[in-house]
Amino acid sequence: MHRSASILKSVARLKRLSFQLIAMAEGSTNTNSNHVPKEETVTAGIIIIGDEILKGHTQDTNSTFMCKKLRSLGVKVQRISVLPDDVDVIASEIASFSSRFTHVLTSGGIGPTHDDVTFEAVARAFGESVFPHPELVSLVKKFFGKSNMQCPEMKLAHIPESSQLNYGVDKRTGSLLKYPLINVRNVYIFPGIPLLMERALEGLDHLFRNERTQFVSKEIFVNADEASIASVLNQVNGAFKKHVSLGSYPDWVNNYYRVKLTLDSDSEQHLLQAYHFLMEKLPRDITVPFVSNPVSIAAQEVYKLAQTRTELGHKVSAGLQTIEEALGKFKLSEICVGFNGGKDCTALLHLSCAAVQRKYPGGMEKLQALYIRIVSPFPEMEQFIQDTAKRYNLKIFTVHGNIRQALVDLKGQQPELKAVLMGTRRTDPYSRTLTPLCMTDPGWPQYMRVNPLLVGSYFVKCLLLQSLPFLFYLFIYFPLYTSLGSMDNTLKNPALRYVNHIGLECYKPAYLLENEDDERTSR
Ligand SMILES: Cc1cc2nc3c(=O)[nH]c(=O)nc-3n(C[C@H](O)[C@H](O)[C@H](O)COP(=O)(O)OP(=O)(O)OC[C@H]3O[C@@H](n4cnc5c(N)ncnc54)[C@H](O)[C@@H]3O)c2cc1C
Ligand SMILES: NC(=O)C1=CN([C@@H]2O[C@H](COP(=O)(O)OP(=O)(O)OC[C@H]3O[C@@H](n4cnc5c(N)ncnc54)[C@H](O)[C@@H]3O)[C@@H](O)[C@H]2O)C=CC1
Ligand SMILES: [Co+2]
Ligand SMILES: [K+]
Ligand SMILES: [Mg+2]
Repeated sequence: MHRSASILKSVARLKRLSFQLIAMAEGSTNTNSNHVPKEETVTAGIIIIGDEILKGHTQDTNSTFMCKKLRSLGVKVQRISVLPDDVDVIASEIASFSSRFTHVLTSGGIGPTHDDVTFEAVARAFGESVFPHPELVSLVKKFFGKSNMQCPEMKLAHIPESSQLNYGVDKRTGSLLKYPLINVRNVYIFPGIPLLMERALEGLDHLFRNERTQFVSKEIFVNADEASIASVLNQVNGAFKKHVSLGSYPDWVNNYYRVKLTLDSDSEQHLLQAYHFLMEKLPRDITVPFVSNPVSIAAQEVYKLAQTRTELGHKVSAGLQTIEEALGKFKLSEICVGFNGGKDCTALLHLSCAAVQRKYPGGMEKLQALYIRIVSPFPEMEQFIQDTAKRYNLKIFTVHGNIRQALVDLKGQQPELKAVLMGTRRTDPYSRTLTPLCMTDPGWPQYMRVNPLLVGSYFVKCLLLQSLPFLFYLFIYFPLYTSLGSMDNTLKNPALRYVNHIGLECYKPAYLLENEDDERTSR
């Protein structure tokens, strides 16, 4: 069969698979009891305070965090307001928000300097004054060692008269947080420092949790212009807007899809109805399989793929068996994934993550990775390695220099390591005689090399990559490179060049390379 035809066929299969998986419930889903009539909706308004945000010096990340968190708690955020450090402006917005929304969350302006005026503004909004709260006075004494009531630190202890103090729980340790979150009526006054704000909101999420509402979402990715699907979207919106909100978000730099459609509801039943209606109306061949957070469902997805009676299924299954064999022979602390950010080892990482999730459920065990840092790596590639390490919660060992010397150093630094999972393929240089599990060659530091992808041909990994859509980050920066070396020896691959629908020069994702022989033409 012709390669691209077979890829398309398998993509269609994957599509069907992924759509069952895309249904990302934000929280558990209760089909019957979770539909709340509008008047019972629990709402929130967010007030972001700080000159630095209006000047563009600081990017507001706090409202994004708050919105996500509140939504997961069943709270509907209806407004975000960004204000300067001005007492009157803040006071009037607080008074207005407080009467319109169930909860008001403010961020910033509670530090010791002249521009921190939030407590004063909240007091003014409710016709109160600030006073030195004894409990906070003693906390300030304890933390800063200052008891002079005029010292800057003591400003933190001056809060509105009707303030309440809420001590959250540190979710990582289970102990109470040392500094309280202050609220006045329905206004919760958070610090601006993202770390402090996030910790306080996480630790006090019970203050906001609305058990009656669970929001559910679905995403659909489309490879077509927005305009060409506008009439379909109108129909869906017309039929379902009462219960389901439909969004359409074009992305001009993504090489993989052009529009992300979102469906959101507080009723899973309505969400599914709208979803099926939409899928029926959309032309079949324009939707793209895409999962936003593939890591959390790696095991489920990969093992499902392994069970399909396709060439891809058989190869994934064989790869998993090799990984499982290694996991049987070695402790997790003795194994690492050789990871240089390339597509092969990223596909391998995903398979390994699936096998580890399966063998060690609960997500407490960290998968280890080895990154041998060559001379002049691509900065974007290093960024990708960091992002991936975070995404997969990896413990990464970085060693420098040429591979053989780096492995010698590794022996000294991490004596417990015994095996390295590698993304090597049969067609790689010097790899024709490799077996799935084989020791390094004589003269090399002794490690068990585990090669789960030997069996895979190029297109197998391409398909795996298609089930790893976040990798398109990689393809956005490296669409041109199908084979990665350092900046000095890797060039654009002309076989992938094209001019896109708005006239920009683009490079197709590497997985679309038609001819496997072209793979190394860029080196
Ligand atoms: C752990 C290990 C053991 C090796 N043992 C031998 C040996 O016994 N005999 C021998 O001749 N050669 C050995 N090599 C070298 C290997 O055969 C390749 O020459 C080298 O990996 C580059 O291969 P490639 O050009 O095909 O690149 P790739 O296709 O990028 O490399 C194949 C796989 O090697 C791993 N890898 C490659 N580069 C890195 C890196 N910078 N950091 C972390 N992992 C990386 C990845 O898992 C990757 O998928 C070893 C390499 C490694 C990483
Ligand atoms: N230990 C604790 O829990 C608490 C400590 N404090 C103290 O208060 C001071 C900080 O008070 P803040 O109200 O945080 O002061 P602030 O308003 O001056 O903000 C502090 C920092 O957070 C950034 N920031 C503000 N809003 C942001 C947003 N929306 N998104 C991303 N970043 C944002 C700012 O740019 C600034 O760098 C510190 O001195 C701290 O020690 C205050 C309250 C609690
Ligand atoms: Co053919
Ligand atoms: K400040
Ligand atoms: Mg400030």
